[in-house]
Amino acid sequence: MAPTPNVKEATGNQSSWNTLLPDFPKGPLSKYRKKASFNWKEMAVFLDGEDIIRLKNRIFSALESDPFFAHHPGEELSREKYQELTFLRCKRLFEYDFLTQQEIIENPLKILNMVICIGMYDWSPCLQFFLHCGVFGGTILSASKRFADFAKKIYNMEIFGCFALTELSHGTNTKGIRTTATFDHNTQEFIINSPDFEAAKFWVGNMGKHATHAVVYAQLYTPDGQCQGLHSFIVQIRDTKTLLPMPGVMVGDIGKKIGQNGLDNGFAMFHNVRIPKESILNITGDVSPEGKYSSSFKDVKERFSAALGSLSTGRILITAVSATNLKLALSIAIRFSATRHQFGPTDEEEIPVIEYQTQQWRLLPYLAAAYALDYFSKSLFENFVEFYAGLLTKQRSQRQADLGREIHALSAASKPLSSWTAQQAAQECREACGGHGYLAMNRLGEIRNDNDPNCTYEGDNNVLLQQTSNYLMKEFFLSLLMSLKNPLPLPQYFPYRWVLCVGVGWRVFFFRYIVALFRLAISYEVAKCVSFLFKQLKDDAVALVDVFAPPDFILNSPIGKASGELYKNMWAEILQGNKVLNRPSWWAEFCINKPHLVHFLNPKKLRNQLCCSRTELKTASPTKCSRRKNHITSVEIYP
Ligand SMILES: CC(C)(COP(=O)(O)OP(=O)(O)OC[C@H]1O[C@@H](n2cnc3c(N)ncnc32)[C@H](O)[C@@H]1OP(=O)(O)O)[C@@H](O)C(=O)NCCC(=O)NCCSC(=O)/C=C/CCCCCCCCCCCCC(=O)O
Ligand SMILES: Cc1cc2nc3c(=O)[nH]c(=O)nc-3n(C[C@H](O)[C@H](O)[C@H](O)COP(=O)(O)OP(=O)(O)OC[C@H]3O[C@@H](n4cnc5c(N)ncnc54)[C@H](O)[C@@H]3O)c2cc1C
Repeated sequence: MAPTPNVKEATGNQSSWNTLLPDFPKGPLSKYRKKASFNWKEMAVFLDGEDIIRLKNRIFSALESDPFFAHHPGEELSREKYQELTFLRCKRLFEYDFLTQQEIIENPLKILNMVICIGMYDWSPCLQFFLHCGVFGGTILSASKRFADFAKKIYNMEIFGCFALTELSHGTNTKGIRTTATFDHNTQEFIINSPDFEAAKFWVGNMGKHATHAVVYAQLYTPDGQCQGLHSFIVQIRDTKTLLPMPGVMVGDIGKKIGQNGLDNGFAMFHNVRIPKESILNITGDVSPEGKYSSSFKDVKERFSAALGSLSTGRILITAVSATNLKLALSIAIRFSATRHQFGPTDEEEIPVIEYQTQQWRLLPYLAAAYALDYFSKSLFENFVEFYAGLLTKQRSQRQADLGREIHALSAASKPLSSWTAQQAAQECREACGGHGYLAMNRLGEIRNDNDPNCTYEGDNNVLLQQTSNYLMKEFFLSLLMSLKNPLPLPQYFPYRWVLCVGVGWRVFFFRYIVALFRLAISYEVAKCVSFLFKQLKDDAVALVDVFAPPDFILNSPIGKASGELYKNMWAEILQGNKVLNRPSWWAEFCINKPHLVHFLNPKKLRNQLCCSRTELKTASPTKCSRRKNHITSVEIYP
């Protein structure tokens, strides 16, 4: 049993908290901050530790003081401009070099917190940077020592990468991937080919405009015509000096998405593109110069699972990415709810909407989920780090294999849970802020739209959950087999279930009836307890959000600002809008060029006048009728 951490030891002293975490400005939120039953700074230091908080502060202040990351309220960027700005920001992240390899080795949670901090600002530059360094770079560098010289090119941006598994016609079903890699032993090359446009690589982040290299998943064919299954290859897709496509490669941008539009998702088709034999990421197997396939995985399924192993990394990160969106949305909605006064016990006095039970029931369960998912995602990440260390050191123990399967099963459930929770919460927070939640400047729409693909990429949530149930079924039947060898006494827990198993018809019905009542009584009692609990929790809600809310610059939501000056913050932002008080440039279309209106007549008379009455329409010559009709610019023809 892990020793209960000593809060005092874990959190240092008051003075260290104050240097790390400055006080919030006085304002409408101070009332709730004073009511809190704990010290938010102590909680923040207890959860993250001083080291991580220092890293967060370093990242947040670097972005806030960098003109490349400045916000331009009221400015509508074109997608092309947003993509350019995203890339320039991504480049700045290389220049900041926030973390050294040594720091990551000493505390791997720092890399997770770096993803979170930059993502809180904007997921587009965050994902662009980490798709290159983490997903593309991580996949290559963990394959084998053969690619060690890639490290420098990856981290100094000599090359820029993407991860190309999905095709236009196949995504979740990776066995259906149709890109081929055929080994030509005469030239010691692989020939990468897309059989048709349905096999075009599609949705690939960074591929739309910037990637010069891709990790491409393809079915490997040896000279004897045998398909050896899904393997990954490094393929250069653009010239690093000109960004023009390489010969045989057709590459482009898939177009505007619902969110994350700073990121360039692209497509690529390969027309018999030849790559050196050494370009295969020999994670699961390799080909000899004579074209003979070899693999350390004898079992085809094991080989397939190893080929997809790197996907678990993304799923574990997405669990934290989604939990981050949950925190962002709640930071805005809880602070809004604590300062938005609407109705009250008397006409003179209105109260904050967080005082209403419905507002508490809508938001506080998600606040609890934010803490639970934050803790879970970090502990799952630490389990993954142990597994990844085993991967890098080519561990082949049973424990390593079991850990890999368990990490897959867990991440295949944690990503759906976290991303769906964040998606539902973003909508609930949007509604809990009323109309102001629908104002783009308050960012809840962006958070909802940018969180949305977390439910799909790195594997569709619904299908991934089937992976977890497969795993649990196998484990359950395995343990059942074990228990049948040495039967245990019948379970003493849930006695009604046990009796139910041996019950007969009427007894089963009777018990179900009692159970239903029992459950109703329980849920009534629970509801009362939860309401009581929320009554306590609502006074802590602002402080609980203060623990994880980023600085105002990063949160970038007037109604979510730490001061709680709801209306001043919104009004200031509105007046910064582009030409907000100007008359429309097309004012003359309104004031001078009025529409050519046919005089408004009595509808009955009008109908008689028009040649297009029903009977005449059938007989009247089209020209005559349409000529008459053309003069009618904006009068409705009554049915
Ligand atoms: C799982 C599938 C659906 C397989 O289905 P199926 O064909 O039915 O096969 P099965 O029989 O079920 O499986 C065969 C066995 O293989 C096992 N298995 C499967 N997958 C794995 C796995 N990943 N790990 C381990 N084992 C696995 C399975 O359990 C079976 O074994 P057993 O018989 O049960 O013993 C599969 O088809 C699938 O995975 N489909 C989904 C495809 C997918 O995920 N595509 C993703 C494409 S990439 C993408 O979407 C990218 C998105 C970009 C955004 C990502 C943002 C997150 C990154 C954040 C930043 C990262 C920072 C990194 C930090 C750093 O490192 O620097
Ligand atoms: C923003 C974004 C970025 C992406 N970035 C990348 C990237 O960088 N690299 C990359 O390779 N890919 C990327 N993808 C692609 C992503 O990985 C796929 O979209 C994802 O794997 C789902 O596959 P699909 O889109 O083909 O959907 P499908 O697999 O076609 O699923 C469509 C629907 O069918 C249902 N379905 C499918 N199979 C089953 C089943 N067996 N049982 C029940 N229901 C089923 C699914 O639940 C889903 O609702 C990205 C996608 C998005 C949206």
